[in-house]
Amino acid sequence: MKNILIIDDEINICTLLSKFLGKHGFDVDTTMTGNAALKMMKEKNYDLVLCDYRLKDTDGAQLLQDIRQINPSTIVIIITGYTDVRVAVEMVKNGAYDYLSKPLYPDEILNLVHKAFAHKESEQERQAVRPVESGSEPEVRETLLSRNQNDKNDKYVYGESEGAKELFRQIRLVAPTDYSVIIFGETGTGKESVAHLIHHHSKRNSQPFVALDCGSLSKELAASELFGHEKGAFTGAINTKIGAFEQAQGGTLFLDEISNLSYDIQVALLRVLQEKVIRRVGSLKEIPVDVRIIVASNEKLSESVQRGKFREDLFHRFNEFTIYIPPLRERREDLPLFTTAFVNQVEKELDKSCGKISPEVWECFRQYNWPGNIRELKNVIRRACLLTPEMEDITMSALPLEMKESFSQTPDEIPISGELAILSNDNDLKTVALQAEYNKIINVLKEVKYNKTKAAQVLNIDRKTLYNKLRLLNINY
Ligand SMILES: Nc1ncnc2c1ncn2[C@@H]1O[C@H](COP(=O)(O)OP(=O)(O)OP(=O)(O)O)[C@@H](O)[C@H]1O
Repeated sequence: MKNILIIDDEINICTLLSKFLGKHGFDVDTTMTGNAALKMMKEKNYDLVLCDYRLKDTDGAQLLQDIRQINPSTIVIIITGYTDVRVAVEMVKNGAYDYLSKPLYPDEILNLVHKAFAHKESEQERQAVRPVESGSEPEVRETLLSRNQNDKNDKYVYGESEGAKELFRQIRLVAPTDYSVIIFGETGTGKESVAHLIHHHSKRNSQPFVALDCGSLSKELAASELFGHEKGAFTGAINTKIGAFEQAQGGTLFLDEISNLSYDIQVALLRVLQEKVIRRVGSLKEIPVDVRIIVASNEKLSESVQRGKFREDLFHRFNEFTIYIPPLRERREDLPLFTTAFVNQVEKELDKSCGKISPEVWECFRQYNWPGNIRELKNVIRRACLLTPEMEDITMSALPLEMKESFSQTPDEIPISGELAILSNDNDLKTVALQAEYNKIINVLKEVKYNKTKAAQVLNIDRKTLYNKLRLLNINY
């Protein structure tokens, strides 16, 4: 049974999520503070942590760092309020698996939890530590190859904007060569997808494509992940491990968030690129490697060089060709194409027919800034299709709060956030009562144009009780 730890300073969120996930076969513990969570994690091994970004004694960013130190393999999903999405995107870059924005919906949570476990299993297959015996390497490569092919079930959407056309002109130009490539673009713009595409259109396409996220590698782990290690090379090296270079032998190695590599590792990497041989940690034996390198960064590497964060000689090694992927807000003409493709994808995934996108939602999409770019659009569509009944049009009510809020509003449409929107499908009596209370308060607030004194009068409670209930039910406006 998988273990989940929920960290949220709202007791009712802890209770209700714990019941909901418990019903779906998970072993769930809860806690309301970051300190208690860390203590629990030292005593018990959690497969997944669902963590509210804002806690009384710490914040999600610090907690993520601490969790990764205690157990780097624990999956972390961050829960954010609607104002924290940029922070959440930042945290995904720092190793959180994904984020959920409030209000939370049970099916969305369950979907993401299952997806996270499935993803971890496929990662484990890839990174399986195998003792090296003669003849075992082709087997490793084969596993990688099939995994990468499976990963590409999602269709790549090319786009029609000028930016998209230029991007594909460049991909077509560089793919058949053996040049190293730097891909530069904001988070979620599709850097890894472009790297896949380059590999797919190269002469190495029958060999492995291996992706390594340097952003989430600690200094200690980086050398072993890149170059592998010998059994006994350091405490915890129980078996020999084949690193990313050897895994990618003959194919393409994609190094994401390259500017995060420490200076020492940059030096080692430069040597490997010059000499085309690697040495596993703890071994003196040189192993020849033939690998095409594609690196990605969401900051300009030339600027990292100027700031002294990235070695200039290594930058020039990589900089045989640079591709820039424009952010979604600079290629809004592509929104319809992406949206339609993602709706089709989700229809297949959920085996459900979605209705049309309402004109208001289209307008909202056009106005929105898309800080998480294509990844964010894909998540928004996933969530909207999940929340909207079969064949019904997708309306503003299915969009996350931060999007609704950023969309031009009339004074009557002050957004209200509150997690209890999740609970409508729970039959538990207490939950039903809480949900009814929540709905009543929201309706009265709307009727009295969000005047709390009037709302308290209509509800026949004093203002203090109303404030307590707003806090308890996490209704913010
Ligand atoms: N052109 C595209 N067509 C279809 N899906 C895309 C496209 N570009 C990106 N995606 C999807 O968007 C999500 C994010 O893409 P990807 O991981 O390639 O972005 P990234 O820039 O590498 O992200 P990060 O900066 O976080 O590393 C993925 O689910 C990917 O499948």
